[in-house]
Amino acid sequence: EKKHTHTCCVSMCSGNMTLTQMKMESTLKPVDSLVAAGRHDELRSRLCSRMSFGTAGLRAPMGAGFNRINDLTVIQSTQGLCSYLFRYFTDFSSRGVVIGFDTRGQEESGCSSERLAKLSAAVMLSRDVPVHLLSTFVPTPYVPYAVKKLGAAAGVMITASHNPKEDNGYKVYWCNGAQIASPHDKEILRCIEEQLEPWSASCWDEELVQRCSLRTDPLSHINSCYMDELTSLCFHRELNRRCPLKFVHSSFHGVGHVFVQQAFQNFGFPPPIPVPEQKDPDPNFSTVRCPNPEEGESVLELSLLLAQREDAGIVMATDPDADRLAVAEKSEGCGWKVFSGNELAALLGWWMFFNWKEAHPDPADTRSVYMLATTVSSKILQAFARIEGFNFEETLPGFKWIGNRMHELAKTGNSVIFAFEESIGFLCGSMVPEKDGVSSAAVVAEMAAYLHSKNLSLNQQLHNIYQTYGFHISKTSYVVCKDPPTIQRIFTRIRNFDGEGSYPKTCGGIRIVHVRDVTTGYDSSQPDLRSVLPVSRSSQMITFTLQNGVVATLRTSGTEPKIKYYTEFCAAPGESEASSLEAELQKVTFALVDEFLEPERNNLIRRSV
Ligand SMILES: O=P([O-])(O)O[C@H]1O[C@H](COP(=O)(O)O)[C@@H](O)[C@H](O)[C@H]1O
Ligand SMILES: [Mg+2]
Repeated sequence: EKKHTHTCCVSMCSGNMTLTQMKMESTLKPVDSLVAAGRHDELRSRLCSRMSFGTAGLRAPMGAGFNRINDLTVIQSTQGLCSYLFRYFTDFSSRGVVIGFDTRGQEESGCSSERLAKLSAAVMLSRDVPVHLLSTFVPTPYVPYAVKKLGAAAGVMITASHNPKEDNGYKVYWCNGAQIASPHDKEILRCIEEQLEPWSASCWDEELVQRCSLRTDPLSHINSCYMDELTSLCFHRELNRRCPLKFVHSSFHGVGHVFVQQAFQNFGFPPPIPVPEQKDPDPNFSTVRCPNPEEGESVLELSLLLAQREDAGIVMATDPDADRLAVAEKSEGCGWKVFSGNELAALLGWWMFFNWKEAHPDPADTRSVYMLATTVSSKILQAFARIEGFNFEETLPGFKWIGNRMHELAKTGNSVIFAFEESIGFLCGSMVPEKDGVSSAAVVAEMAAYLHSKNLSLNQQLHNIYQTYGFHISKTSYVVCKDPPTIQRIFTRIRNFDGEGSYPKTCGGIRIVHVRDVTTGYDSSQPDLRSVLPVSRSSQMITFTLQNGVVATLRTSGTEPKIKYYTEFCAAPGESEASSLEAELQKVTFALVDEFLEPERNNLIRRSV
């Protein structure tokens, strides 16, 4: 534990009141009370490790501790980032950085995304680095978009997206607009640890951004460029204008409202009907059980009720930082069909290829076209690619992998026309190498309008897609586990299930034919037994391929204390009935959780529906 006691802590204990100590008064108090109460486990979890870059940046509860998001850890992170960028870019002091923030805030700790963004800006400005600080909350994809547009060296977005209201986060974008991946993430962490003491009083000066001439506000420029460029994804404006469909949109108390309204108008639609209770920022996310639209019907209640009252056929919800999108459609009978991320991706993948093909009828052109998805997402795009002749690739979970791969592909003259994650993260086109809920909302609206003009619903078209490319039935869910040693024990047991070093041989009585363990780099299906995807030691991920064709993955979340599971059954075109696949998949999914995670024995909390 001594190892982690860094300089700030030492200076705090030295008896002289340092600036850090004065500034950290609010976080010292909770630590003192934990000491007084003898809460050693809590102290250990807060003080004895630092946050690291997970699936989507640094993410943790706001509050006291080096393993938490607070003024000090954000200043330290920005110092580390700043030093790394100075080392990496000779022209860093002219390129500068972009900084954006969402609408989060916490009264007890005085922590808000806006304040943390201003402190990050202050750190950069204190070293004479130009800062493009977006002056109001923005959708996350605006930061990487601005990084590329302005030629900045990097970008920072202060957001915890869909996490509980107690959390906040720090996403870092590289000059190519993709979130940082290895080795930048590890190098930045090393730089953070090298200089933990805040550089100067300026780093604590939230007001510096008002006074410093090196600070600019690119908001209106970036917004108008983004909205102009968005029209490159609009293929049927006239049809949109005449569309009789009505749309409801929820911003989930986050940033999305004005941006989605504008995007719809750019596509020729009237603005969608907003859910009034959820359209303005609310850091308490007062009307939702959990601010994640991925949770489906249970969190879309207000949107569905409003749609019912307004007779709107389609409901859309952007997550609080508007980089992801949920969609529901009124069913022909009664009730609503809430699309899973995989289902929506089947529709969007079809739609993007359909429009691309209209503009590029020469089959030879298809060879340089790519679609990407993460490995825990549906393989439906692979089925498309096989039949239509374009390319499909998969990456590790997290859009940072997709974004960086897009950049590589662009360098060799290829273009990615669609990419997605099962967790309702979609990117249509390649305006920005990040998932984007705002552009996806406008594209889904246009697809729905087009299908409507052909007397088809989204759901009917999904069925058509399955008929052509094969049924792809999938399930995605999770259990909550806040105890890292339990998670470790669970995965160690799986790795030694049938004796030392031997993975399970069956799941639900069905033979497991292949195992891929990305954490260790093992893949029994490869001739050299090595996983093609990069080894990812900092998280757990094991995939089983079963004899009946089901592929099942268990993995730890990199943004929340969860173990996630993903299962899919892919049938060949024309093969089998959807209902029999569904039953088989259900059986395997139950067994996967019960046999390998043992929820009761390990006190795992099952997802509440
Ligand atoms: O919790 P994990 O690691 O599974 O990560 C989850 O959230 C990430 C970040 O999403 P956002 O940027 O909206 O926070 C997604 O990339 C990932 O697919 C999803 O599973
Ligand atoms: Mg998000």
